[in-house]
Amino acid sequence: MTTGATDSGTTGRTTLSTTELRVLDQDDWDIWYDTLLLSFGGVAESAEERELWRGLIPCERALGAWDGTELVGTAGAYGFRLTVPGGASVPTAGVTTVGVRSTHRRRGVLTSLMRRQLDDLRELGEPLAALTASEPDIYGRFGYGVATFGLHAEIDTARIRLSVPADADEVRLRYDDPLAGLEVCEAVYARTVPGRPGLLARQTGWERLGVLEAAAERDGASRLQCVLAERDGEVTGYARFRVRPEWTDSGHNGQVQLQDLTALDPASEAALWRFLFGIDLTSTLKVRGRPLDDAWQHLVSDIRRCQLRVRDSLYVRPVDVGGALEARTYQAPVDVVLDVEDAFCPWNSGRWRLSGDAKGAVCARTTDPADLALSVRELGAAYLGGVSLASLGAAGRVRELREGALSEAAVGFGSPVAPWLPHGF
Ligand SMILES: CC(=O)SCCNC(=O)CCNC(=O)[C@H](O)C(C)(C)COP(=O)(O)OP(=O)(O)OC[C@H]1O[C@@H](n2cnc3c(N)ncnc32)[C@H](O)[C@@H]1OP(=O)(O)O
Repeated sequence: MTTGATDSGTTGRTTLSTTELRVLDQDDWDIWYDTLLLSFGGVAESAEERELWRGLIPCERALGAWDGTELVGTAGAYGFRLTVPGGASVPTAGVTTVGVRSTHRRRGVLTSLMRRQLDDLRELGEPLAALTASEPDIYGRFGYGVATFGLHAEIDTARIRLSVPADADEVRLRYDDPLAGLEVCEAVYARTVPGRPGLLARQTGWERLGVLEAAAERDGASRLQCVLAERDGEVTGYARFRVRPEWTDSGHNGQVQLQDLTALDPASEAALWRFLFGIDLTSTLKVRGRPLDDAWQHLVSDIRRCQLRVRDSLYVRPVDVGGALEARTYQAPVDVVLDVEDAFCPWNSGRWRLSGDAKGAVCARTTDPADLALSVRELGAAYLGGVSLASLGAAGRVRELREGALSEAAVGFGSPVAPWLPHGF
């Protein structure tokens, strides 16, 4: 494939006309990976991380953009399964490793990679693509809408009291080595996956990559530490975190930095939070990328001192609108005709009748008049139930063409738990 025509002129931009896109050849892996690292600033990763990346993104799911003999752009896709409302685990391309050499930026290389990747995914029959963006402004033009958010907080644990349920005392906590204990933590995580839209059934190796990246000492903080929660001899949760000690003239002022926390029941969850709140010589707990409805918010005595912030997390793109809408269930019965606009993947454009409820859904082409008009980006944003179609309507991003259709669809598309992705990829 070659990208479009040349255009310099007043914009000062040139569209590269010589780029060729190829599925990655095994022999080109190292240069492909180096090109990717370079586009992210050129910081080298360990040999073990490099090997893990190689195993996680098979060559047939990786693309390279070549300018003559020079590799100038990269893009890959994990083969994830994503939990959607209703609990189904849907094949999803986890778009990743996107990078373009700075010498070739803003000439359409990314656009050509996205074009080819979405065509390939359609052919493969994966109904959804998803990604975490280095910058929020990049992917909307390709039909990705932000579907989950992460909650950040900086909790003043010196002043805030935590009330936990009585059975939290039945939970035993013990330290474990973060790498040696990976398998047991991953088994706990896997049990939570069907219960929350946005969670990924991860490929083997993924969990190690995440912990390896986090394991080293950093910015004056300790190495990663891991504490397991156990009830009746069974591991029911874990927390991974670092501690950054700090001493001032008036005493200690250390910080706990939470990496991740997963629990199978409220008592284990509360016991882990209580532990993190109470680590000696610390007075702040910093959490990042937690679910918007994270339980600890209901246990604290003073939510105002938690300095809550929200950040975009998972971007979702229906590759096949009909397949994607049929893959999830709906909180309340819906029967709506959606007029979908999809300039980048025109096979999705047009009217679709969606009829669904808590048991299942059918979504098919129709010539009936539309009830709602929206772009595929808004559909991606609303897909996991975390962004209300009604709020997109209030912003003018969804147009109601039949009175009552917007609130009907908004309720149906909702989710009782906030969709959440615990990590980037
Ligand atoms: C899922 C992931 O892997 S996220 C990681 C993305 N990669 C990075 O952030 C690494 C550093 N950045 C890069 O490698 C490159 O700048 C990329 C990949 C972001 C963009 O590649 P390019 O080849 O320059 O993009 P391309 O020329 O196709 O631009 C397409 C459009 O996106 C816009 N665009 C590209 N990058 C950005 C950006 N960072 N912010 C805002 N707009 C952008 C362009 O202006 C252009 O807009 P237009 O269609 O209105 O003219």
